Amino acid sequence: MITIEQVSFSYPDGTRALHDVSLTVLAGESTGIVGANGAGKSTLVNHLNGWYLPQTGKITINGVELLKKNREIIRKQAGLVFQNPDDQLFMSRLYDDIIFGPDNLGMNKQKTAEEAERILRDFDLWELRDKPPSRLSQGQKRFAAFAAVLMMHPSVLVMDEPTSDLDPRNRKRLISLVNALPATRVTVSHDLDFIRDTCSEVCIMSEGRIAAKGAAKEILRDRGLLEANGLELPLRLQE
Ligand SMILES: Nc1ncnc2c1ncn2[C@@H]1O[C@H](COP(=O)(O)OP(=O)(O)OP(=O)(O)O)[C@@H](O)[C@H]1O
Repeated sequence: MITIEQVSFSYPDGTRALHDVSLTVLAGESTGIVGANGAGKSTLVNHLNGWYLPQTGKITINGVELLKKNREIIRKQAGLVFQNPDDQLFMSRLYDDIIFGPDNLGMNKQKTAEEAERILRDFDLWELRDKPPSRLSQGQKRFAAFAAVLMMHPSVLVMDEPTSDLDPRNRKRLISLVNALPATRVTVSHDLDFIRDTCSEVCIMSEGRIAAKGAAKEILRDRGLLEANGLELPLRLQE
């Protein structure tokens, strides 16, 4: 379970990206965060694995408060798939990026190798395992970043724009994969059809604030509310 209570955040250049944001995501629930460019979505979710710490307010993940001293505990529970996969893949060989997390935690090498092979095959990346991540296509990088996070079995999975660069077949594959995960999920996306297919709750952000939150099936069919926040109905509801 995730609780965000009255969190505000400004960047060093003075940009106030979050104003008094409060949100609760119950265990096992999947929440989509939507909003126009610059609304503060990435800034908010980049807090959830301790990448940023709240400047005011409080965040807890499974009861552990997000404080500098708890960062490592939080990172074992909450996996963040960044908006830009290049922020996440840093080894010279894809396979080493995939096993980096479990190896770092001293997990059983044989088990890690078996799981790495299964996950890489799931994402059609097995044949590419010896390539440097920098030489993968954008869609392959996105799947690689996703695979690296799944290797850690996070109980909380945070995804920032997971469908960017994916072709329709891989987008569908991601929907099935995500829906089969037992994790509590928070997904940022401009792809409202993806949010509709994978989230039960939705929160709309606007100018660093929460503008609305509620059941996905209600929020995502409210044309007036979406348009007031720079969004459109999901494509499948536009016909
Ligand atoms: N490193 C940074 N330094 C200064 N300002 C930043 C930084 N990163 C983001 N911002 C600003 O913070 C605000 C929120 O940005 P954020 O990336 O969280 O928005 P977003 O909703 O994720 O947008 P998008 O949909 O375009 O990805 C914006 O005004 C942005 O210009």
